[in-house]
Amino acid sequence: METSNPTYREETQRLQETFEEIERQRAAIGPVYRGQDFTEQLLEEKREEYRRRLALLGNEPYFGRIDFHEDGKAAAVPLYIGKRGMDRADTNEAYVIDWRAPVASLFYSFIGGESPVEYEAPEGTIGGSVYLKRNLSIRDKALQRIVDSYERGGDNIGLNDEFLLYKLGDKKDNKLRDIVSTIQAEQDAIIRATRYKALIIQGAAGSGKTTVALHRLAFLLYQYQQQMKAERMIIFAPNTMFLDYISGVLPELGVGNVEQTTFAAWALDRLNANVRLVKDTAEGNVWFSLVADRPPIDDETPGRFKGSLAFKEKLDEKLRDMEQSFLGDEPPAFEAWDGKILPGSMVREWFEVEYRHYALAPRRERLVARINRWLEMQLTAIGDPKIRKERSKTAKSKLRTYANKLQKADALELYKSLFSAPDAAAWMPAKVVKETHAYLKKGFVQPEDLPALVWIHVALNGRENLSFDHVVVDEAQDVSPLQIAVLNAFMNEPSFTILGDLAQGIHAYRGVQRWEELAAVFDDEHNSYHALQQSYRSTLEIIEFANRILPHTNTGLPAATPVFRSGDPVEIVRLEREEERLPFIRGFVESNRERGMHTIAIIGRTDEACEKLHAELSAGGIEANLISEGQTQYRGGVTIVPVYLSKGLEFDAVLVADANDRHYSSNPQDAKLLYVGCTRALHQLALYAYGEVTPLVR
Ligand SMILES: Nc1ncnc2c1ncn2[C@@H]1O[C@H](COP(=O)(O)OP(=O)(O)OP(=O)(O)O)[C@@H](O)[C@H]1O
Repeated sequence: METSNPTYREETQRLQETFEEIERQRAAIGPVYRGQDFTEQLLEEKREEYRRRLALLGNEPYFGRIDFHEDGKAAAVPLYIGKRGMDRADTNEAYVIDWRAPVASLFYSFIGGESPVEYEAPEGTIGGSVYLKRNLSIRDKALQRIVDSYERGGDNIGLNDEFLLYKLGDKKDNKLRDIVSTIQAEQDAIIRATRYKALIIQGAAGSGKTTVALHRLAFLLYQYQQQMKAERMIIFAPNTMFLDYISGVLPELGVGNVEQTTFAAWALDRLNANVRLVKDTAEGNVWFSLVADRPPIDDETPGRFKGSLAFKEKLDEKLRDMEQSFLGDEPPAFEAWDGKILPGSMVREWFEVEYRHYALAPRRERLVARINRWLEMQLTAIGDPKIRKERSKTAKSKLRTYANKLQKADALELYKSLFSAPDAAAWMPAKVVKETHAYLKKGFVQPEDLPALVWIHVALNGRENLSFDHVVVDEAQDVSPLQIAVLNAFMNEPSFTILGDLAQGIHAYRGVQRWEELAAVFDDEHNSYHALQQSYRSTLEIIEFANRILPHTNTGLPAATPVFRSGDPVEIVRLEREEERLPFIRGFVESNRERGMHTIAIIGRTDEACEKLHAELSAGGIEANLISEGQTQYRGGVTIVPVYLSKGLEFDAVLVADANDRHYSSNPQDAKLLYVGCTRALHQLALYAYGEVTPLVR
């Protein structure tokens, strides 16, 4: 950087002053308190939080500056925007502004021009004019780069993207990163959307959906500090490896304690692991293997039926029936001993009137406890201790029998009974009944049974003190409306970020085909739909290539728009003989390593294909991590991954293996898989095929 440049000198001085201010504040906090005084210990927690904040600021205090002349004020003032905020200790004025603060929204929403601008503050709308928008890159306490994307009166042509392109050109490691310095206006609108909404975001591959959702959590926690707590927020993602991949973003944004899990793990927790989950569903096998004729997907496809709101309505009906008939037409009287009878009408009164506000399972428990209390009272009235003891023994045993005869309020029991009932096929498609019943009989449930089971469990047991302030559902094209309804049952008002891409809907046999299916869970006032078209991950060439596959997915989605970041053309290579494969892959890996690519993936079509490839590469001396279902960590480096598990991840360079017409035929499911595979690449993409190249890219 040109050190004699006045801008550079000005910013270096400001940076120096900032570091000095941080140091002053750090010193003023004083040493760590290690004594026993409780009040001091509480204060120490706050001081520790302050120290952490200053430490974070000390690395990179800010990344942007916007000079804003607020209406009614004398002049424009420079506002420095950082990951965390800091006031000057002597004057209390904002010295670094937290990126989530209202005024910082100007930095993201301003896209140039001399027109007046405004932002929403707690005290109302604030108007004014922008004079300068500047990006600052600080590393190791030094200024690396200054890019002015707007200067009032300047020519400002094409500057807007320069800093973004600089950031996008970076090579990636094994973790997703925060994007606070380059959040785009359309992303910012989602991040700052009001909290009581179910935001449904359809975003092209690489449009930043996952990243935006995580930033939105950080924003909500800042904006609604009094009402929303990280411990009551939860992120659902498709698998544990993906969770590991995204696990760095929230801590970088200073957010801890947000639960990040898969729906299956969470659901099993709710059900107290009372159920065994089948590992591979028959349908899953059909969808990911090389099957020429796949069954059509419709509303009767088992996964889709069992995740539908129509199924939920039926479950509600069955639950109502269960409640109404719980005690039978005539609740039996409880006879403690000869002549000492608790009449059935009393049992009914307690159950139907006194405890009616409880969910069925606790209600049943309360009823039994109440009868027990009644029994104790009768026993206390017996004067002779010997008789009392005898009667107590027999009456308690009778009470146990009485309680055992009451219906069980258990989710799995009820669920099983639905599929074994004689009328099952009258309200469910026959194949749903047959398949589900067969699994249940063997003691298993399928992943698509979990939403229904939790729904029933909540109806029977209530929320059990669990409630969410905000829920993020990633890869939402693969979830069902019932799943969303279940999560909504744990909220007082819907507050969701639901994001996905229908073109990547490779679990369409249990996911949604249209976003309206998920929107139907909420009323109009809580629904809010957003589309992200711009794709940031890949080069122009890769995005244009992937856009050619998109029409084959039959989703009707528009092509993704690239940012203007150009790279090498996408390579499609036809191999004539199998022996050519290893040298070709070796060449791909080595040349990309030489170009500085950190993460390189070879994406195979099936698990078996990847295992074979892995063995072959190992024998040929090429070290690679093989990713399989159930993997908990993504390590980076060279990876071999089946295409269906690559969803959500990204790599500097990608080689799609076996891109021929047998592995990727022209049907929509294969098109979605290939689209997922190709859109994982940031900088380099190649495909190889024996025989005919897949018609999806011809
Ligand atoms: N505004 C931005 N500035 C810089 N990088 C960005 C921006 N938005 C997205 N990215 C980068 O683009 C890549 C894709 O982001 P992300 O994984 O969140 O997208 P996605 O929409 O969830 O993708 P997919 O659906 O393909 O999994 C990431 O490397 C992310 O850092």
